[in-house]
Amino acid sequence: MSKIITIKNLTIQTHKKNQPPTELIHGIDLTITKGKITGVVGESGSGKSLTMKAIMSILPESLDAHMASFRFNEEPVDFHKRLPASMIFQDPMTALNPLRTIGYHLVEVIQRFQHMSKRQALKLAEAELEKVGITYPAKRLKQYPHELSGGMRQRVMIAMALLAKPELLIADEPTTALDVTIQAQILTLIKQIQKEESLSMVLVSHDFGIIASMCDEIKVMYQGKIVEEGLTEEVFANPQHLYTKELLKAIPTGDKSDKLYAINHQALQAFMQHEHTFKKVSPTHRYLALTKEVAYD
Ligand SMILES: Nc1ncnc2c1ncn2[C@@H]1O[C@H](COP(=O)(O)OP(=O)(O)OP(=O)(O)O)[C@@H](O)[C@H]1O
Repeated sequence: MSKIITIKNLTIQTHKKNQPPTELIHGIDLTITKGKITGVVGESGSGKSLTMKAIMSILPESLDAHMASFRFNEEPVDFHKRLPASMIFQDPMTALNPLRTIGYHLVEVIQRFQHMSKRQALKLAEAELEKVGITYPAKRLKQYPHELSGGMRQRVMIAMALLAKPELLIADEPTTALDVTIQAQILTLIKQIQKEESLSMVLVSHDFGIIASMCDEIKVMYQGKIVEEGLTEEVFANPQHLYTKELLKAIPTGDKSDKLYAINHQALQAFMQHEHTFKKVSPTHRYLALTKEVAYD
C-alpha cells in the first residue's frame, strides 16, 4: 500500500534560552497510508498533537523538530515546506475570526487556491456548506461564528479544510468539545467525506472506541513514542503492548453501572524504563517490546 507520509526518526525538543532542552518526542518512525484513515490514539500529553503539527510544519517557535527523512507521496520533501494538507482542531473558535462572517472565511480560503471572483467564490462556499450538512447555507454565510452551534462551527471548519483541496486531512480531536449526539454526526460526516474522496486522513483521539470504529489503521502513542501500530482489527483483536491493553480496558461499555477503568501507570512507568525494540507480529503489526525479558511488576 503506498504511503502519503513517511517520516524517519522524528525528535521534538524544547529550546529555551538558558535552559537545557527537554525531549518531548523521542525519535519516532511514522507512516500514513494513502487513501485510508489512520488513527492516532493516546492519553493527553502522549505527543499526538506535536507529531501532527510537525507534519504540518506549524510547531510553536519554542520547539525544535528534527527528522532523518521526510517523504510525501514517496518523494523526499523539505519538512519546513507547507504540504497540501489541512488540519482541523478541537476548538473551531480558535481558528475562526469572531469579527468575520462565515462567508468571509470560506471565500478567503477559496481565493487562496483558485482564481475566482467574490461572487463565484460565495456560490462555491454555499455549495460546500451544503455538502457538509449545513442547512440554510446562504443565510449561514452572512452569520458570525458565535451565531452557530459548536457542531455547525466544526462543519464549517471541515468545509474550509476541504476547500483547500488537501491530499491529507488531519483531524485532531475534532469532536472532543461536542456533546455525544453531535459527536456521532460529525464523525459520520468525516467518514463519509473520506470514503467519497478516498482522502488520506489522520484522526487523533484519546478515545480508543472512536478510533476503532472509524479507522483502518491505528498508532498507539505513549510518552512521546509510538508503542504499537497495525491494522485496526489486528491491534484490537490482539493487542501486545501493555499500554494498548490498558487503553482497551478503559473503553467505556455504555453500561451505567460501569466504573471508569483507571490506567495502571505505575506498571507502565516501570515497563517503559527498560530498553525496548520493535517486535513484529505481522507485516503490518508491530509493538515496542522489551529487548530482554525482565520482570517489571
Ligand atoms: N510549546 C510547548 N513547550 C513545552 N512543552 C510542550 C509544548 N507543547 C506541548 N508540550 C508538551 O509535550 C507533550 C506532548 O504534548 P501534545 O500536545 O503533543 O500531547 P497530546 O497527546 O496531543 O495531548 P492533548 O490531547 O492534551 O493535546 C506534553 O507533555 C506537553 O506538555
